[in-house]
Amino acid sequence: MPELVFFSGTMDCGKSTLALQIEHNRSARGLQGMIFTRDDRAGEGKLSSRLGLVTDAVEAADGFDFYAYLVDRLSQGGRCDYVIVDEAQFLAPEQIDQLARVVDDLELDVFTFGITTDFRSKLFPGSQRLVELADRVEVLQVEALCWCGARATHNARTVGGVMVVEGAQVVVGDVHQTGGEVGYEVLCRRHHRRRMTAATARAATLSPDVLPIGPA
Ligand SMILES: Nc1ncnc2c1ncn2[C@@H]1O[C@H](COP(=O)(O)OP(=O)(O)O)[C@@H](O)[C@H]1O
Ligand SMILES: Cc1cn([C@H]2C[C@H](O)[C@@H](COP(=O)(O)O)O2)c(=O)[nH]c1=O
Repeated sequence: MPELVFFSGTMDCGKSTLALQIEHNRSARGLQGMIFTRDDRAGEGKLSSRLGLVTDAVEAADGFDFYAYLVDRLSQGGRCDYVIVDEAQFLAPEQIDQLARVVDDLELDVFTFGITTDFRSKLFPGSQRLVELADRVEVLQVEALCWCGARATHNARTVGGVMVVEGAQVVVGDVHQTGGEVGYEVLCRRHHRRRMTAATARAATLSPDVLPIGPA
């Protein structure tokens, strides 16, 4: 039975790498997939992994209709054996419904990849719809780690290393940013709640305020 699968996790846990591996293994066996993405850091129409691999993809912008696109392709004699969708958190809920219809009516496997929650630990609308509709939600096995060594479960947005909690839900960016730019850092829940990033934890350790105060 074809399936709608949501591979989810924090930023930087290997989702795009897995998408490229699934594509590689299937195309090596003669299957032909369609790859879609939305707002990848590498630019429009790209699916990229931090391991350096990148492939072309169809950009699924606002209003893009997955079901209509695939019906059109197939009815013109084009081939499609499976579908890969990266950065699925950025899709509208209606687009996730279209992907479910691709599975049910066109009988194609659809593999989606994305982060579940945003920098305020709220569900992205696309991810919420995937959790509601997917046949399977798979949490990636490679653990991204918080600076404290615990499993990272949350995404923090940072400016100059300091966690921010105000701003637009969507701001394309990367982890390990230096300087004053907007960046991201993955944290465990405890440190996300305390807004404690690697930089602020380091600063707190160095601060004289936290040194033990004893008799002179
Ligand atoms: N230089 C490196 N050597 C080995 N693994 C790396 C290196 N750089 C990144 N990675 C791996 O790639 C993962 C990020 O992969 P990527 O597919 O870009 O993540 P995601 O799509 O989930 O944001 C990291 O968690 C790490 O495991
Ligand atoms: C937490 C969070 C992330 N984003 C953006 C930042 C990146 O461009 C992508 C995630 O990509 P990755 O391949 O999983 O690293 O999402 C955002 O726009 N808003 C957020 O709150």
